[in-house]
Amino acid sequence: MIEFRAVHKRFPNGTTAVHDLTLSMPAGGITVLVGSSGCGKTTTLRMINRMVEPTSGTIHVDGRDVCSQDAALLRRSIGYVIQQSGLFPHRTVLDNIATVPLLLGWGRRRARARAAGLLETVGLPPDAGRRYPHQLSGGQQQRVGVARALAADPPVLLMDEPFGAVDPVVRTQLQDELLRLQRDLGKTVVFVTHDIDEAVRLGDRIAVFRTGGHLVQCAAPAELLARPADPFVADFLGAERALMLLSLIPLGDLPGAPAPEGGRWELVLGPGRRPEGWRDRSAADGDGALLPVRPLRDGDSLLSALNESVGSPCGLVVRVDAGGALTGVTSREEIHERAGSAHASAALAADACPRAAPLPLDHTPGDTA
Ligand SMILES: Nc1ncnc2c1ncn2[C@@H]1O[C@H](COP(=O)(O)OP(=O)(O)OP(=O)(O)O)[C@@H](O)[C@H]1O
Repeated sequence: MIEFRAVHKRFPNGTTAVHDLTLSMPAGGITVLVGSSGCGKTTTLRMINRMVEPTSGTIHVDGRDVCSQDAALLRRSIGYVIQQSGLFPHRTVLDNIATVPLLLGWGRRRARARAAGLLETVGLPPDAGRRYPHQLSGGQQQRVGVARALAADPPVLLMDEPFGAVDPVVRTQLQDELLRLQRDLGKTVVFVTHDIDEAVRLGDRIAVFRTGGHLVQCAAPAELLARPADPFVADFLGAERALMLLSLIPLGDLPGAPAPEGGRWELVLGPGRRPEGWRDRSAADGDGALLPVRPLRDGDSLLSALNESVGSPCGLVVRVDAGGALTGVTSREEIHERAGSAHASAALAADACPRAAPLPLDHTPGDTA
């Protein structure tokens, strides 16, 4: 969907923000751009909708060179979400969302109907439409920002640290919403973040940049974590790289076993076979207090399971179905064993998967787009 070929950006003050970037972003996927501050992520993103013009090289969106298109029309055909939501403070939420459809000449009634529908899509109540941006929380404003970017149903969505200014709980909710929207709408998303956890959670592919606008590696999250291209990428991924890989593996990959009976630890169940806690049968009165249990579902990650197994008094992780009823338990040993093999198998898969062939370059250095 989006192809950078030998793109270079040098600002008039002599700063090279992007250096010889060749990168392909597949349709319908989320490509995340990560790297430390000033490495050229935002500049790369903004060249896609021509808010920044490349110095040389070409960028194609859906087969068309962006530089051959009218910049204003191009921008209206590409959704754009930024960190502080960028909403117009004196317009209602509904009018904010309707901005691009109105610019495209949709007519007021149709644009507002579309905006009202999008409120629901992004998880806001209908009455939010009548409010002004300052009457919403930061997280709600970001949702409006996403709705506004989706209003004209663009195939491409550019998101520049959209969840950077909200607290971690809201951030996780917004990430979940984005993944849900992406499953439903299948947009091609380019997402900029500093946060490697966010990149691993959201990205189908992650492009790691280093200062000077150099792309160092672009790969699927598991491949990146298992096979960082060089020490810079390994350092950037951090000391918990191996654990992060476990966040990509669902607990459902491991079989469950029946809860133990007759041993020291008894799993106490409430109505509907809901786990309530572990009881220590060896306690002096034979009726020890319940130790809390945090049951997991098949869709939870192996990282969560490892965490629970470390905290569990008997080393067992308790598993439930979507309704919260007990389905079984999995032992710390099984989780450790699977965790140990996860890295090796991701590395093997990365080695078996042929690297993307470089784009054919019909560009010669120094060409100006
Ligand atoms: N308009 C501009 N004029 C001159 N230099 C600029 C301009 N915009 C960005 N730069 C410089 O280009 C480099 C890349 O900036 P860019 O904003 O793309 O980085 P970034 O990776 O998005 O950083 P951050 O994560 O801090 O937002 C930086 O050195 C920055 O100072």
